[in-house]
Formats: sequence, structure tokens, C-alpha cells
Amino acid sequence: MLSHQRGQTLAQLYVIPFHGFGLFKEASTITPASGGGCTKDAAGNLTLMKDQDNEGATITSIMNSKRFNIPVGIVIGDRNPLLGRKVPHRYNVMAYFRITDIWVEKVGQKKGTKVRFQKLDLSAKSWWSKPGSQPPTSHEERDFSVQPEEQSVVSGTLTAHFAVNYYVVSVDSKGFSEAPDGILHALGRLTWATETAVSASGDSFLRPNELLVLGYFEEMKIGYHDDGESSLGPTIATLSLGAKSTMFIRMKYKYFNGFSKAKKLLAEDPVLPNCNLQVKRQELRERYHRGEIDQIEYDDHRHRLFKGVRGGEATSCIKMELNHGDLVVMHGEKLQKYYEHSVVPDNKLRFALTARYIKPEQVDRDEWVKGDFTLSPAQRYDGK
Ligand SMILES: O=C(O)CCC(=O)C(=O)O
Ligand SMILES: [Fe+2]
Repeated sequence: MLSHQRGQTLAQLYVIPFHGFGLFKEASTITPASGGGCTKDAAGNLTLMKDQDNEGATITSIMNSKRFNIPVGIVIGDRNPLLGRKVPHRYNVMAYFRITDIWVEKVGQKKGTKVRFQKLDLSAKSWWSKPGSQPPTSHEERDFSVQPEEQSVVSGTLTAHFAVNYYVVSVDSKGFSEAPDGILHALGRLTWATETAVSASGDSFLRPNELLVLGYFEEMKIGYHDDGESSLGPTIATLSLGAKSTMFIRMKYKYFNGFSKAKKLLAEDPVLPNCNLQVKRQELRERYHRGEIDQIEYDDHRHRLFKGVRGGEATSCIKMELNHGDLVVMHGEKLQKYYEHSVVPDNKLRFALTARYIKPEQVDRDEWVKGDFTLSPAQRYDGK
């Protein structure tokens, strides 16, 4: 979501991000994915993790727009599924709206701020209206005191991330033939970082064939998640650009505690260094592996060991400051299996360019061409 507030504000501009906005007819109800607090779930979706309150910059700006009657323009991107059809451009100006209502309601377990927009010009049908739908009710006939009959349903997926993928399976991606020179230069550096780190570990390296560009606006972060999708190789290289950020890595809850949040025992407890009750868990594991106790006894002992133990999240074992130009390489399937990471930028614009290797067998054959590219000598990098 962007707002322009230079000099006297005549209008503001809002960009509807990829997910999470309900919009209908000529009025629309949206939940601004503003106050941060989004985290990635297992499916890679961003979900609301903390209460949105009225203090975030976007919400303050929306409240001011309402208070001072400032019209707002709304722009919809071509990956927003809201309209249920293809929109003509990457970004499409919908119209100018005024903000009629702002309220807070429950979104899943959290509070989310909702905004109702009312289109200013009701004399013509909107370009995005459904074919065959009725023209809008005029201003004179409208009852502005009522809430819209149809409520938007926010299914827990809110994202204001700016994301561009070059050759990726999950979201629609572009082929590298469309990538600007800067992206290919970055890929050259990330390829070098991947090769250097992986070779140093003694493993053989797979040249990255995917690049994800993520933008973090003010107050945005990526919560704890892993990148262990089955279609991806074990190496992930990220170039940080813009604002300084902090990356945290911690052991996943179930490996740290020895049981899941649903209190289910781990079938195979790896007893990782610095996990909770490490010594006792290691002792039981060894007795089980030596055949001194069978599966039932092993589970029994563990149930007794964990009785009355309240699970908790592990504290981060790695805390790393990432500055403009820094490269991070995560290598190894176990890092994604047993650990999770989070990145918290310092409140200003930041971009993360993440290069990975996608197994071609996981991708539709007609998508292969997107990952076909050769870096020019100027785009390659050898560390010098
Ligand atoms: O922003 C970053 O540096 C990391 C992003 C990340 O973890 C991801 O895209 O999966
Ligand atoms: Fe990640």
C-alpha cells in the first residue's frame, strides 16, 4: 500500500496487494495488510500473526483520509485473484474512492482493521464490473449509513509483499529472458555465493535456476518459516538490498521440546544439540537404539519425562545482521527440516533476492524454457 503525502494532499494512492482484499460491486471492504505482523505459513502464504492496531502508518494514513475527506485511488495488480478474471495491465487503476467506514474485526484469532471504500464517480459503470451486472445506484439513492450487505471474507492470507519470481513453481513467474540486466547480475553473484559455500562444505553444487524478489515495505517482516519445499534443492542464497535487517534462526518447536504443539511425541527424536532435556532424551534414545528398551517402553519413558513440562519456543541460535549487499547461503536439507528462519528489516524499504535450484521434474515441461538462460560474461561473477 502506498500513500503520497507531499505538499497538500489531494488524493492518496493505494495498491491492492496480491491476497486478502474483499471487493465487490461499487463499494469495497478491504483489510489493509498494513501494520506488519505477517508471517509465512507452511504453504508459503503470509498470514496475520499479530493484532493490527490503529497505530500503524498505513492505518493512520487511512484514518486521516477519512477524517479530511481525501479521495483515495486504488490500483489492482494482475496477480490479485479478487476480480476473478484477467486484468489488462500489471497494475490497473480502479478509480477514486472515499473512505466511508473503518472498523476492527476478528480475522482468525487476531484483530484486523477493515476499510470500506465508496467509489466517487457513480455515473459510469466500472471497467472491472461483472459483465451483465446492474449499473451502480446513484449517490442520491444510496444509503450511506448502512454497512455493505456483502462482507468480504479474509481467509487469513494477507500480504503486501512485493514479489516477482523468475521461474518458480508456485506463483506465476517470468522467464529469465524477461529479466532485466540487474536481476541477472544479482543472479551471477548469488550463483558465485552458492558455489563458494557449497563447495567449501564438500558437496556438489547445483546452479540456481530460480530467483525470487521480495520487497519489504515499512514495518514488514517475514516470520519464522522454513524453505524446505520438496521441489527445491537444499541450497538457498539470498542477497539483501536496502535497509539493514536481522536474520534469526531457531530450532523448530517439536525438535526443541521433543513433542509437537499437539503434544505428540516425535517418532524419531534426533536430540539436537541444545534441545530441551537434551541429556535425558539422548540417554533414552541410546537405550532404544541399543535394543535395551522397545518402542513402547521408549515412548513410555518419554511421556513420563515430558509430563508437566510446558513446551516453549527455542531462543534463536543464530542472530545475524544483514547489511546492504550481504549474501547469505543456507545449505543442507536438515537446516530446513530442523530449523526455521525469520528476517526482520529495520523499518525501511528492503529487497531480498533469493536464488534457488528447482528440480526440473517438479516443473511442467512447458515451463522449462523459463529457467533456460545463460549469463553474459559481464553478468557472471568470480568474487573479485
Ligand atoms: O528476506 C530475506 O532475507 C529472506 C526471505 C526468505 O526467507 C524467503 O523468501 O523464504
Ligand atoms: Fe525463507
